[in-house]
Amino acid sequence: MKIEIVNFVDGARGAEGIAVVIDVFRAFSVACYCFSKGVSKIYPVGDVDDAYDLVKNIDDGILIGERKGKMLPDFDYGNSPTEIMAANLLGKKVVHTTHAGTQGIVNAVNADEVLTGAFVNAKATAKYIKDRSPDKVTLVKMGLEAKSQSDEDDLCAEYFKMLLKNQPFDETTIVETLRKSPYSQRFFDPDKPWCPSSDFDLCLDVNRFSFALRSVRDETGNLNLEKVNVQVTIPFGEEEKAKDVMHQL
Ligand SMILES: O=C(O)[C@H](CS(=O)(=O)O)OP(=O)(O)O
Repeated sequence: MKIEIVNFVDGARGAEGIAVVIDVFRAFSVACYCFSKGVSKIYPVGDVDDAYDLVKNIDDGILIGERKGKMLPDFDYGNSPTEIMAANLLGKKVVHTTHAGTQGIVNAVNADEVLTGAFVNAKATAKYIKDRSPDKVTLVKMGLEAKSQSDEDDLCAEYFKMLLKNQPFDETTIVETLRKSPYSQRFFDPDKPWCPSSDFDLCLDVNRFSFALRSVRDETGNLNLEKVNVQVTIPFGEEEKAKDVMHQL
């Protein structure tokens, strides 16, 4: 399996094989939390006006997302897993637009298959990929505003690479490494209430979920994320403990 690591929207456009579009803070962590709260669909959208248009035509549709980290006007929720955890989303269909993450999904037009990438479901996503034995995997780091590198997406890409190559990676260092990163400081800044510290914790609850999120086109031609459950066994110290499925519901 050839693994290539690329960046931003241009990287997404050129991604081949199975593309994993990585956005830890916060788009694809949010997407996982939405499914864990029972949403039936997530439509990743690039353009804000397209999001406003799309939601009008969807029964039980809601808007989630941000620009510059802040919730957009008339949106139901910001791009915040903390908000998602407190919301009743059962059966809702989410139209999701973000500065970085969703731009990668909509632009990965040359890949055979497109998956989301985040720490919260990394092992499940890697297992899903390995089960398919693809010739090529492209890890697309969306970074900050899809314009510049960010430590959390770099580290997540490295983690995916190790998982895909069956090489060791010390997951216990992830949270403390990223706590010190300049890219995480917005979560500890009292002047940025739209980025609560609980978002940092929720986005770094490594391997909380045992499902992958795959981008597919529905009958109307719109891209949407589909949840694929994956049988993952997660080592805890010397024990092998299957993830508690109820944890995700
Ligand atoms: O909402 C977020 O945390 C980010 C903001 S930015 O693009 O990194 O400035 O959006 P996301 O698309 O989830 O990275």
